[in-house]
Amino acid sequence: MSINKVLTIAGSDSGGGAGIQADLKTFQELGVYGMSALTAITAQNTLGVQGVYPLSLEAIAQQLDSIGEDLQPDAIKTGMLFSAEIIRCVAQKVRQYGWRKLVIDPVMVAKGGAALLLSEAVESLISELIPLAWVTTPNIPEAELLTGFTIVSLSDRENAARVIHQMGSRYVVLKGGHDTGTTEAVDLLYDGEQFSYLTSRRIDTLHTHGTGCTYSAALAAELSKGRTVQEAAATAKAFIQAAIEDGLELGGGHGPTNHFAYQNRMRGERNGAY
Ligand SMILES: Nc1ncnc2c1ncn2[C@@H]1O[C@H](COP(=O)(O)OP(=O)(O)O)[C@@H](O)[C@H]1O
Ligand SMILES: Cc1ncc(COP(=O)(O)OP(=O)(O)O)c(N)n1
Repeated sequence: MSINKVLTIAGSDSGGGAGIQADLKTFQELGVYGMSALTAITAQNTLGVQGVYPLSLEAIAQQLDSIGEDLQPDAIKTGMLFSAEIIRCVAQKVRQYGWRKLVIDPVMVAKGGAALLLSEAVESLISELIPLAWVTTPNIPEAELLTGFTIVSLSDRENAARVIHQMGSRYVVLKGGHDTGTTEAVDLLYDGEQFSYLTSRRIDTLHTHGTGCTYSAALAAELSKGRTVQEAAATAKAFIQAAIEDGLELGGGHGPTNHFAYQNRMRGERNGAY
């Protein structure tokens, strides 16, 4: 049996809604073989982030070597990278192993406000990793930090996507989850020439913890199957829409999304048994 393999290089969320836990659940649901290289451990739940413990560069490099020397991934995604040193280490391994289908989710701040990337590391993201990206998937605040723009209008978003493309990312998906006050959640996809828009009904809910991780994991899973970026972005959008709409309502704060929902719907079991 042949199966597509996807690697997540990201942090652990003990609460299971974001980070590698969200990534691996998404990979499984989309029928690909998931692998992980941990960059940091967070003590985290729906109320926030209580602790951040980055791993040593040696531990991170060794995990990447273990995978690179045996289980070549068909696509890779990065999530929480925390420091400039970790970004440099990951970029060096991406180059060493010739990993091309690289999705960069430039995770910076958790929804509760905790820093998941040191502010001085943003420059390394721009100079070391984004030039290696197949797709970069910032949310609006991340795009503002990467570009230095204030993003208000759609044309601000288009300009920011152009700048991130010029940094070296072949494609840019600028996600619209943070564009509150609208009835739609609009993601913008830029391929260096044209803009396209993926639009869905905005769901009024507190339970959006891990949406960005889940979205970028679904994108990487679909790219590993040989889908185009446009096709992969459409599936990722449908996956996250279902996951938010059929929320699990766990915890006392920003709860996780429902990683079962997309496949439940495919089987015609909307809101069915988990
Ligand atoms: N309330 C919502 N309703 C519908 N879609 C949403 C909502 N919030 C986020 N999304 C979608 O979830 C994905 C992640 O977006 P976003 O929340 O901007 O990322 P992040 O989690 O990195 O902050 C995007 O596809 C976005 O359109
Ligand atoms: C370990 C870890 N990685 C990433 C995030 C951020 O996840 P994201 O999908 O951006 O969702 P929010 O946390 O912003 O809801 C995280 N929290 N933890």
